[in-house]
Amino acid sequence: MANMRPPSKSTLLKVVILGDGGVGKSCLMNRFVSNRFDENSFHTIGVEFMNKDIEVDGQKYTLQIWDTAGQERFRALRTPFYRGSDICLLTYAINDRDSFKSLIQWHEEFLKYADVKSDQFPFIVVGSKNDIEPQYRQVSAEEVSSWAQEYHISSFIETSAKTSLNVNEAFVLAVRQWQKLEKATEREMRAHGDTIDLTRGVRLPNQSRSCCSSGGSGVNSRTNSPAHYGHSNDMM
Ligand SMILES: Nc1nc2c(ncn2[C@@H]2O[C@H](COP(=O)(O)OP(=O)(O)OP(=O)(O)O)[C@@H](O)[C@H]2O)c(=O)[nH]1
Repeated sequence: MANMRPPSKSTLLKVVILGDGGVGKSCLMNRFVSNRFDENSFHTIGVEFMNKDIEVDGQKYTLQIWDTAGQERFRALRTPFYRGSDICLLTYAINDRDSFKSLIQWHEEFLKYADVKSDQFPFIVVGSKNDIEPQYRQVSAEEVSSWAQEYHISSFIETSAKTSLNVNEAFVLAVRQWQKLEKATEREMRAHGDTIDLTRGVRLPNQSRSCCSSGGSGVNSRTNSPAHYGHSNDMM
């Protein structure tokens, strides 16, 4: 379990960014990882990922960020990558009402292909392009907050990859949301007596000697899927 690790060890979290084509997913990832912004960013084909090390509340994390293609024609190319995710950013652009309406489909698509339960998974709603002039805004923060509440999503933030506003904060918020759910899962396991204390000997029936064994690593703690690794970029 992540918070039982020694503080010096980094926890790998797979973060998937979803949302309609053009809402700014690639720009969000590139601003966060490389502190760059591209006015002429091209559509993503399939998926791309980048790693970034961050520290949240004294704990080190390697975020493996998966930027997916939002265009419908790439659906079959992106959905196989949802499994094993730890966090999902549902992204819309505040000047594009249709992209907000699409969040329902993105939420459903993720739940289906990642095979996770809605109320037990850290979703973050991200409203991108917060730098646009107020007259071009098509979605109010209040409206999104109530939509998120309806879908039991407690984290919502508006960002701008162009100005950097709230970009780091969005990923920190995501990690905190993950921590919260992880702690709840841990408490539940304790309550059900599912935790094995590996520091103590385990006496099995018909066994006169006690023995210990330790679990393997390199798997996703939430879904037990294999972890993937990519190149690292720590320019923040
Ligand atoms: N004003 C403004 N424009 C942005 C921002 N983020 C992205 N854009 C612009 O929006 C366009 C699309 O950005 P992308 O990051 O490629 O969008 P995407 O969601 O990755 O698109 P797909 O790869 O097709 O799914 C580009 O022209 C960006 O320059 C932002 O924060 N503010």
